[in-house]
Amino acid sequence: MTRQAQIDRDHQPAAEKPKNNEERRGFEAEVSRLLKLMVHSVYSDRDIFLRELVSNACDACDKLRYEALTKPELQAGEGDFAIHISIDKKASILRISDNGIGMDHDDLINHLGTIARSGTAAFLEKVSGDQKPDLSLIGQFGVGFYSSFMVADSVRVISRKAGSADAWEWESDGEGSYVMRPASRDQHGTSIDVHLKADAKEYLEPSRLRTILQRYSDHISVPIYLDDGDPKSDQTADETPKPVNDGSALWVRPKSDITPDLYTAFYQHVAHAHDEPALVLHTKAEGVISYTALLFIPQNRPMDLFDPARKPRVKLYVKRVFISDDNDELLPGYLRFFKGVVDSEDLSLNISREMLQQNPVVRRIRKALTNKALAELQKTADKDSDRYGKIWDAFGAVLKEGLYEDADRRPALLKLARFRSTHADGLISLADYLGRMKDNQKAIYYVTGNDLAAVRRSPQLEGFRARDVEVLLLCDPVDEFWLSAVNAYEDKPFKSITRGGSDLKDLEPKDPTADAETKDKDASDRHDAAIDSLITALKSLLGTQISDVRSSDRLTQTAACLVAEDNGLDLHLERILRQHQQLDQMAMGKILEINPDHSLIKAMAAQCASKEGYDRLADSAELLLDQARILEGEGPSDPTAFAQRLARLMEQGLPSQ
Ligand SMILES: Nc1ncnc2c1ncn2[C@@H]1O[C@H](COP(=O)(O)OP(=O)(O)OP(=O)(O)O)[C@@H](O)[C@H]1O
Repeated sequence: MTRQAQIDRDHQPAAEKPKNNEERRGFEAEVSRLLKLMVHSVYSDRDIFLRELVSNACDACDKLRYEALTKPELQAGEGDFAIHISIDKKASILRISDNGIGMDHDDLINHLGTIARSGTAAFLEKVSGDQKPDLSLIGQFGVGFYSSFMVADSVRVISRKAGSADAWEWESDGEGSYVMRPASRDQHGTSIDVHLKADAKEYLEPSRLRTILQRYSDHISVPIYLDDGDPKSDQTADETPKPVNDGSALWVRPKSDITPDLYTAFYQHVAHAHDEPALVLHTKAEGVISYTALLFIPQNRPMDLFDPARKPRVKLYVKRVFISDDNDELLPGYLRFFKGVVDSEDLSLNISREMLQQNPVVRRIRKALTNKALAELQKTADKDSDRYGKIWDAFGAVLKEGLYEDADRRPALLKLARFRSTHADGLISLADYLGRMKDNQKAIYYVTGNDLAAVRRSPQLEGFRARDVEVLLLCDPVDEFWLSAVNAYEDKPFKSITRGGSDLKDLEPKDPTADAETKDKDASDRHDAAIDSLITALKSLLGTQISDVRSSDRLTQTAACLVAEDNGLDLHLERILRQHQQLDQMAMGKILEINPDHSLIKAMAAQCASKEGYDRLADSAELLLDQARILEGEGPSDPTAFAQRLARLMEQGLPSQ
C-alpha cells in the first residue's frame, strides 16, 4: 500500500456517521475575533501557517513520547513518530498528519475552540484597532492553529487520542462556529485537512511546500514526509521514504553544522516568535553534570513578559525526550526572557514533572546555566555594546529583578546593569559613572520616576546640573525595589536626589562662574534674615501639610520643590505604594525646599516683612506648595481651592476695570 493510501485509510471522512451525532458549537468570543482577523487580513507571510501546524504535530509526538515512558502501551506497535504532508490537488486539500498524542472530544473543544494563553485579550485589543494588523505575534499566544484560516476556507481536523478507540472530527469555516462529529481513524494522532482558498493554491505545489518546510521546519526532531501526490514519484512500500528535514534534535548537532538560518528557524519554533534572535547561547557541559542548552534571547519583548507568574518556560528534555515546558526550575524568573531547550543526560527519563523542583541535578543545572547566561551577557556587553544595549532596552527591567532576589550574583548583575543619565544620550554602566564622579563625591546619585522625559525635568536635578554632577535617571517600576536592597556599588552608596539633604555644598562647582553662582546660592551660608522669616511664615501657614521648610541648594530655576526626609521614603516610591494602597495617605511628611535666589521667593520674603503683607501671604504659600506637588506629578491637594487662589492672584495682577 502506498503511503498516501495508508494516510487516506487512517483518515476516513465522516460521511457515514449519523448526522444526529453532530453538534455545532460557537467559538469563544476571543477566538471569533481572532479568526475574523485571520480570515480577513492580508498578511504578507502566510507561509507560517504550515510551520505552526508542523510545530503542533511535533509537539504532539513529543507529548506522546513522554507519556509512553510510563505507559508504553499507548504507543505499542505504532512504529516511529512521523509527520506526513500530502496534497490532494483535485480537492484543493493540504493534509498534515501526525501519529502523536491526539485529541479526544473534550480536547478538541478546549484546544480548538478557546484560547488559553494569557495576554491574548491584550493582543487582540492591540491588533484589532489597526488598519493593517501586525499578525507577526500570533504564535506567541497559542493561536498557531488558527493561522491556518489565513489560507483556508475551511479546516477539518480528525483526531484520535492515544489510549482511546474513538476518533472525532472537528470542522469549521472560521465564521463563528464549528461542528463536531464522531469519526474513525486507525491510528492515534491527528490529521488536519486545510481546504485552500482560491488565492492559496500555491500550497498545493510540492516544490513550494518543500522550500517552506526546509526553511522553517528542518530542525523539527520528528521526520517530515512530503507526499507530492504524483503517482510517478510516489514511493512504494519497499522504498525507504526520505524525510524533507534532518529529523535529529538541532541542539545535539555540531555547532559547525548549524547555519544562522537554522538557529533562527528553531528559535521561532521553540519561542513561538517571528523575529530574529538577539543572542544565541548554544552550550554543552560535560563533567560533573552533563547537559546541552540551546537558548535564545528574542529581539522583542514577548507580550507575557510581565505576566505575574514570571515563568521562564525553557523546555526540558532528557536524552532527547521532551519532559516539560512549564517549569520554573531551569532558570530564575529574572532570566525568563531566555527561550529554548535544555537537554540533560543525567536525569532519569522517568522523572515526573512534579519532582523537578526537588531534584539536585536540576538544581545544579540551574546554577550552571544561570552563571553561563550571565557570562554570555557580559561577553556580549564587552564585545558589542550596541547589541547589548538593544538587549538591555528590551529586557533590562527584567534582569534588574535579579538585583534584589539574587544576592549572590548581585555584583555580576550590577556590572551588567545599564542606565540613562544626565550625562549621556545612550546607556552607561556603573563603571562609566564611577569614572566621571567628582573628586569629593561620595555617592551615586539617582532620581526615579515614571518616564524619562518627566524625570529629566525634575527640579531637584537643577543644582546637580549646575555643578556638573551626574545623576542616574531610573524609570522602571522595579528600580525602587532593587534600590531598597542594594546599598552600594564598589563602596559608593546609592542616593536619591529627592530624599534628605542634597550634599551639594560638598561638591565642587564646574567652573569659577558657577562657583560664584553656587556659593551665592548656598542656602546654609546665606542666613538671609528675610528668607529665614519667610521660612518661619511658611511653616506656620502650611502647618501639618509639610514636615519642614528649608532653603535649597538643589534648585537654580524653580521656586520650590518637595523632598523626602532623610529616613523617609523616596518620593516616587511613596507614590507607587500609595497607588497600591500600601501606604496611609498621610503617612509621610515632606520637606518643602525653597530657592532663595528665585524672584518669586525674594518677592514673597519681601512681602513677609510687613504685617499687612504677611496677612496676604496665605494664598501664595498654598500655591507654592501646590506648584511643588504638580512638579512631582501629583495634583494640587484641593483643586477647587487651588483654582480660587489662582483666580484671586491673577485678578490682583490685572489692571482694575
Ligand atoms: N496536531 C496536534 N495534535 C495534538 N494536539 C494538538 C495538535 N494541534 C493542536 N493541538 C492542541 O491544540 C492546542 C492549541 O494549538 P495552537 O497551535 O492553537 O496553540 P499552541 O500550540 O498551544 O500554542 P503555542 O504552540 O503557540 O504555544 C495545542 O496546545 C494542543 O493541545
